Amino acid sequence: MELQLALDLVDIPQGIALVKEVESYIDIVEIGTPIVINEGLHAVKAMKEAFPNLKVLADLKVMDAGGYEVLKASEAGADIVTILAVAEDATIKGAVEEAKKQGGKKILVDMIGVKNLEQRAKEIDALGVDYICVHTGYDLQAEGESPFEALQTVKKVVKNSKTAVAGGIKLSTLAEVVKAQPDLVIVGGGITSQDDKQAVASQMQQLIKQG
Ligand SMILES: O=C(CO)[C@H](O)[C@H](O)COP(=O)(O)O
Repeated sequence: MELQLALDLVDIPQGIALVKEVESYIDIVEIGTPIVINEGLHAVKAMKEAFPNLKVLADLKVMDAGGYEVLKASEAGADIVTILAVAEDATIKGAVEEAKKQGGKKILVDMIGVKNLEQRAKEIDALGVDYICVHTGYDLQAEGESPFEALQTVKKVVKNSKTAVAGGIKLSTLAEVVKAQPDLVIVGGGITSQDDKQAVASQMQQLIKQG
């Protein structure tokens, strides 16, 4: 099980400063969608240059032109690129093909907004993606939703891809997440909004390693 730090509401220097605090406790650093919108793929490049030993995920949430977007993110240094599960299968297949061409880049499919989770997870699992991620976005977190039940649903049907989970995960809820045995746990505010980020990230890493 791996831990991914999601950076969303920071700029590039703030992001780099934040990762410096917790880099020994995380496996992957995510350049979140708001950063990509604000700063472009330069943010991915800057993060990879600053932390060449960390994997960098570009949360592009690609919806079309899968191959092209994966090519551009790979050129910027991304190791993992996100595609939306609600995209056409052709888009997801294009992304997977390009990721392979780029020498072992990975595709994470984000299930955000999918209504028939079980059916779509089965279909996506057959497309050769690396990760299938259940995700409760900010707007549904604000309505009290969490991704824990969705993780169990997806875990039951996914046979090939790794599973990931994101959406409001905190130190206090991590044990419940770990019990469900995802391959990747994605945490944003649960670390970035804490006063002692290092202490929280360290405890999270411990729980994940024990799991
Ligand atoms: O992709 C995202 C929002 O669309 C976030 O990066 C993801 O939800 C993790 O952040 P948090 O733990 O704060 O919910």
